[in-house]
Order: sequence, then structure tokens, then C-alpha cells
Amino acid sequence: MIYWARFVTKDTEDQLNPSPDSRGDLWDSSHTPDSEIAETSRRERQKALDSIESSLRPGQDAMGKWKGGRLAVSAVPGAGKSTGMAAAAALAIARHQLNPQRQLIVVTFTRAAASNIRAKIRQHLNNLSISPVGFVVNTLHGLALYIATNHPALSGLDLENATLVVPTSSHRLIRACVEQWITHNPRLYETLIEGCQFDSEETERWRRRSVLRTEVLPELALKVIHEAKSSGLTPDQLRRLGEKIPDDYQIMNIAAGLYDNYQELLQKQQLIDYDEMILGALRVLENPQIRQSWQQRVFAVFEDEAQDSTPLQNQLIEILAQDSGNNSDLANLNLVRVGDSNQAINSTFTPADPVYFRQFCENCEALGRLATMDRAGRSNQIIIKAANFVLKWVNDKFSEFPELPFRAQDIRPVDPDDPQKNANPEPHGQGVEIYQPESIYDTVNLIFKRIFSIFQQHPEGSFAILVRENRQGEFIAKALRQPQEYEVEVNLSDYPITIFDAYESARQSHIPREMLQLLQFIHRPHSPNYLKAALKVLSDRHRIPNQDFNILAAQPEQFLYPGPLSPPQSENVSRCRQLCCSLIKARFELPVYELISFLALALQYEKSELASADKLATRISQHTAGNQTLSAMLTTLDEIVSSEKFDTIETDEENSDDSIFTRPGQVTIITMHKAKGLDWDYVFLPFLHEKNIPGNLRVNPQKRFLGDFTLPEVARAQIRAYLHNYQQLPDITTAWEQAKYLKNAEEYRLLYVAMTRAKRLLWMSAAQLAPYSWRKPENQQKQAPCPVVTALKTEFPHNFISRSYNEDN
Ligand SMILES: Nc1ncnc2c1ncn2[C@@H]1O[C@H](COP(=O)(O)OP(=O)(O)OP(=O)(O)O)[C@@H](O)[C@H]1O
Repeated sequence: MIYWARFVTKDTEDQLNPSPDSRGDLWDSSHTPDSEIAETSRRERQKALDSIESSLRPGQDAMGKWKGGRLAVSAVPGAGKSTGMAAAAALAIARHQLNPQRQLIVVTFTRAAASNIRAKIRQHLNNLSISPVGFVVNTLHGLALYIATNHPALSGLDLENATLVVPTSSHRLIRACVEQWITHNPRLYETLIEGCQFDSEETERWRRRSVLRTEVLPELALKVIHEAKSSGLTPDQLRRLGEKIPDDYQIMNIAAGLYDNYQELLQKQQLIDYDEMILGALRVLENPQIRQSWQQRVFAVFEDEAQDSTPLQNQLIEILAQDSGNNSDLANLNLVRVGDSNQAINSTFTPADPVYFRQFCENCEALGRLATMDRAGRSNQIIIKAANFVLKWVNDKFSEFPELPFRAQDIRPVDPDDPQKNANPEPHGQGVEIYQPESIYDTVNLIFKRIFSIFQQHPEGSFAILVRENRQGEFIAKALRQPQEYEVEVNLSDYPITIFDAYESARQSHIPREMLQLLQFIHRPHSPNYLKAALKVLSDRHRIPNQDFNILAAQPEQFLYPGPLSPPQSENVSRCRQLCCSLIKARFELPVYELISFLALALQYEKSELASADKLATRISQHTAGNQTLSAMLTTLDEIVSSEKFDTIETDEENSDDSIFTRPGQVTIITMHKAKGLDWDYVFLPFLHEKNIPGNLRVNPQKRFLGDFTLPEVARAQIRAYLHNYQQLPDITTAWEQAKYLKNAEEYRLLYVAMTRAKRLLWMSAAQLAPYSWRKPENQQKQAPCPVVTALKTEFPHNFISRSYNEDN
């Protein structure tokens, strides 16, 4: 199907199956058999090998010297993990004369990182005059998919007929498995409706049903299925786990039922999710002959960002890295894993957990095969001090907890004779600067002025503004585009500074979903689910006042067409009704192909959003050519939303390498999560408020009838405890407390990652006034700063900056 191209990329094909011309032709110089030329090229190659080896700093050289077996490298941010791994890969390829029949597999977490490492390895091989055919760089999913699709009968993945889905809680697949569960489990459903405070009033029961159907159960399904599936757990294992935990709601039993339905629907509808790719590859490798042939082909596996992989991904890597003659013996793994558990920032929304990498490090340590690198040349010394302070401060704060958020490890500057040029550079300004502007408007004004003044002195510098959530990035991007409206005194677009808003396109990925939800509603206005989803879209886009939509959605007929005897509607409800009715009317008055443009205008999209909506409309009409009906349009749109990321007008960052984010003379606006692995000369971290960092798990008031916790988080903490072999499985209250701890710990690690991206200046701020929700940035109120900001201010008083300093520098 069309969507697979994104994963089985031409690159993967070419790397694993190079063209006949390149097979076995490892040394480019081999077509110069003349002995003199051969000797010269041998000497040159040796010189190039020596030069790679001598470019490695202590710690990296453990990777460079690796000759086989297991090796763990645990290193601080900026120590040179990725750089060292690329060099070590080139050295291994050269030393062992790897070729298409015996390859080194390098895996990493994102496609951008994979393309970055691939480019570095190719560069080294080029210097060594070696053809780039002895290695493959891929993401774990890309690799798994490649294995699975090469053996469709064994993996069960039939790409000709299957479609990849990336479910969300409003995805039709998740909705369908919830509806099936409700039909087959009336008693458990009733227990949930009654909740912890029984209310016999009928309207309240309708409201609770709506909350359960459209929010609680879909969210539980989404979280638990992914968690269990990518940890290799089956629905029956979840059921058995549930039997060990006393719980009136039987959360784990519900989760198991949802998981069963999900798997059944996935199969019936020939859909595949990301976890299925890994499971498919593992099924292939269960076959002894095929496993052996893969193992013979794989010389070794090198994994970067190893703290981010899940248990099933680890299993896949370990199978591939085994010596084909010694399948049962894990000691024979040819596996280098490089990571930093202090930078684990995916564990609250994926089953990745730093604990697995820590265990690998401990096992390697026992074998004398652990290298640690605590020296890093990226940042100036004051940034290093601040990052070390934060790590210690956070660990002290959590000292009573059984686990600490960070492994206690200070970053140290490199030695003066380090191979890195300009290592630990001189600080710009104070090196670390902490601000407490009055408002978020004041914040962007300060940032833009500071960027402008630095740019005048260093036009070649790289700048980044890192945000915690996409909406903050949107706010900054708008302030850049319309400085007057945001009371910003400097218009950066008047100067030759490039602005790269990395998430413009990601932010626009809401467009197909919003269009789908509105079109589903106008197609079937009497469906409570569709009505509620449409009301939510309209409220998110500020077209109607926010309110509890469950009550309105519970009785669509009464809401949309109130009779003369119906109770009068409030002003707010009546505004919602008018807008909804005008959308329904458009369905009958406009041709189908004009509906998307109409809805885009109704949502008051901006110019670039309108362009993306038009592009979407064109794409749909191409797909539905000849069948201009609303049903056909909905089918195509549904497929787009559930199976691919719609490319908006902007560039698709996934296909680019890291360098587009870090170009000289460019200001990049990007989230803290996506900034991982990258670095810039000047890094700005605005809006550091306690509400976000460390944040808190909140129970939405509409869901409080179930208790003061959320079902998905509780279930997830219980599964995690089971996977990590906790002595006692946590009950609901304990599991909720554990979930809160995990969230806080991860937020602090995210801040640490963000801080350690900076080379010359780290600029941090917490505005006194900030919005509670970034959906409405204009609604500012007093916001407490992130506690780390307060602690840094006390510890580094000279780095707390007054406005006048900023203006003079
Ligand atoms: N041996 C070296 N010689 C010269 N420069 C180096 C060396 N090792 C690392 N660097 C430089 O140090 C910086 C950090 O390196 P790299 O990105 O590989 O670190 P990392 O450990 O992967 O960082 P993080 O974990 O924070 O993503 C880069 O600018 C890189 O070019």
C-alpha cells in the first residue's frame, strides 16, 4: 500500500541489498591491482584509520577498540556518544572487511538521527576509500519492518493488503473496540458508571456514559494496549495480573478485554500498528533456519540512544546480535549499546524505561565491559555547573523515593589536549542567564532583543528556542510574524536571520483530523460521539465557549432542534447550537468538494492552514475521483488520518537530517523532546513554570466520579511494576502515586536534556504572568516558576539578570 514507502525506504533496500556492482567490491582501490598503487593506498588507508582512532577521546576509544562481544557505553550529554559510535562503526567495517554478506547494523531512535549517523559513517568510509556497503543504519522499527516484510508468511505482515495505523483515542479502531467491550460487559460497565459516588439522576448517568465511551475507555485502551504489546504481554497475562491486584473496577480485566477486541479488529481489517512490526520480525526470527541466516549476515549491532528502547526492541536486537553458532548463549552477543539513562524522556508515553539500559550496563560492568564517559566538550563550564547542580538538586528532592530520577553522575569538562576543537567554549554573556520577565509577551520581547544583539556580533551562530509544548512554539512563531501585535520591539524578519519553525508542519497535522471530525458530524449529526468531537474542535478553535459537552452530546436531538416544550437553552448553549446548525446546513447547500474549504473558513484557519486544507481537499478528490459523495470522502479522509502523517505545505522534517535544525545564522523553534541529540550555540528556554515542569498528573473534574486517579495511569504503573518484578504489585492508590513520581522525574530529565543542548549561552526564564492553558495564551495569570529556576537563582545569584543587562548586551 502507499504508506509503506515511509518505512521500507529506498535507503534500507539499498543498504541491505546493494546493487550487483557494489557487492563484494569493498575497497574502492581494488581496481588498481598494480602493487605499487596498492601499497600506496594501503598506507593512505592506514593513515586514515590512525587519524580516526586518534580523533577519539577517552571513552570513545573503548568503542573504537571494540573487537567483539558485549560493550555498554554510558555517557553524559555532549560526551560524544553519536560521534564516537559513527567512528567506531567505520573502524569495525574497515577492520573486519564487512560487506553486503556480513554487515554491521546500526540502530537509533529517530530517522533524523539515523540519517545523521549514516552520513558520518559514510564520510569516514570515504576517507578510508571504502565502499559504503558493509553497514546498515536504521531505526528499530525500520529494521523490524524490513525483516518482517522479507518473510511475509512467517511474520503475518502482508504489505500488499495491509495498512499501517497509528491509533489515537478518537481513532475508529479504538472506538470500535470500546463499543464491543461495552456490549459484552454490561456489569463491569455499570460498575464504572456508578463510580465511587453513586448518583441516580438520569442526566448524570448519560453524562458518565458519554465520558466513559469517548474518553476514559479509549484512553485506557490506547495506553494499556501499547504498553502491554510492546512489552510482549498478552491479554491473558493482563487478566492474570489483574487477579493479583484487588480492585473493584477490575481495571486490568477491562484492559485485557479491550486488548482482545483490538487485536481481533486489527486482524479482521488488515491493519498493522508499530508494535506489530516488531512482533512480526520476532515471529520471523523464531524460525531456526531464518534466524541463523540473519545472524550470519549480521556481524554486530551498534545501538545509539539505548535508554529509549522497549523490552521487545531489546529482544530483537539481542537475537540479531547473537553469534549464529551460539543461539542460547547471551554472552556471545556482538552488541554495543550506547546511551545515557539521565536522558530517558520517553518512558511516560512509551514502554521504554531507563531501567533496561541500566541493567545492561550492570551486566557489562560485571564482565568488565562497561565504559563510562563523564567528560563532555559541548557546553561552557558554567552551563555544565548548572546542569550538574540541577541533577543533584532533583535527586536530593526525591531522596525518600525508592528510585532516583537521575543516575548520580557529574559532567566534567574535557582535558586541554582533547581532539575537539573549541571544546567547552568561552561563555557568551554570563554563560547561563536566568530571567523572570513580567509576562509571556515581555519574554518574547527579551528573547528577540537578545538574539538580535548576539546576531550582530556573531552572525554565524546557531540559535534555538526550546519549548515544552507545541502551542508555546506557535505563540513564539506568531510573535515573530506579527511583532507589533505582541508588543515586540525588534522585528527579526527585517534582518538576515533565518527563522526555522520546526513544528509548523507538525502543528498543522491537526487539519485532517479536525476536518474529519466536522465532516463526520455533518454526515451523522445525531451521533453523540460525532457531535461531542465536533463541539470539542469548535471550542479548541475558539469558535464556541468551552463547557461540559457531555451533557449536550448525550441528547443530540434535544440540543440541535429544541422543541417549544424544551427547557430554554443558556446563551452559551444557544451559540453552540447555531454554529452546529449552520454547518449541517452547508452539507445540503454546497457541493461535496467545497465542504473542506468551507469548514476551514468556519474554523477561521490562518493563511498557511487554509493552504494546507486546500491541499488536503485536492488529495481527497484525487483519491475519490468519480465518486463525489460525502461517504467516499469520509472513507479517504479517515484513511489519511489513521494511517499517515499528512504532509502540510511545509518541509517534512522527518526526512531531513539534523543539520537543518542547527544551521548557522538560524533561529530554530523546536520542542525540548525533539531537541534531544542536537546542540546550538545559544539556547533559549522560556516559560519554565511549575505547572509544566515538573507538572502534575491531573484528574479532569468530569472524570472524578471514578475517583481521584486516572485509569490509564494506574494500569500503566501496575504493568510497569509487574515487568520490573516489584515484590508487591501496587494497588490503585500506590500505583497513582508511582505514576505521579514517574511523570515528575521525567519532566526534570527533559529539562536537563534541554539545558545540555547549549554551547555558549543558556538563557532560561519563567514569566510571572503566563496562561494556565496555552490554548488561550492571552488569558494570563500568576504562575509559579519551575522550582529548578528558583533553586538556580539562589545557587547562581550572579546569573540572575535584570532587564537593563539584557538591553546592554
Ligand atoms: N572526538 C571528538 N572530536 C571532536 N569533536 C567531538 C568529539 N566527540 C564529540 N565531539 C563533538 O561534541 C559534540 C557532542 O557530540 P555528540 O553529539 O556525539 O554527543 P552525545 O554524547 O551523542 O550527546 P547527547 O547525548 O547530548 O546527544 C558534537 O558537536 C561533536 O561534534
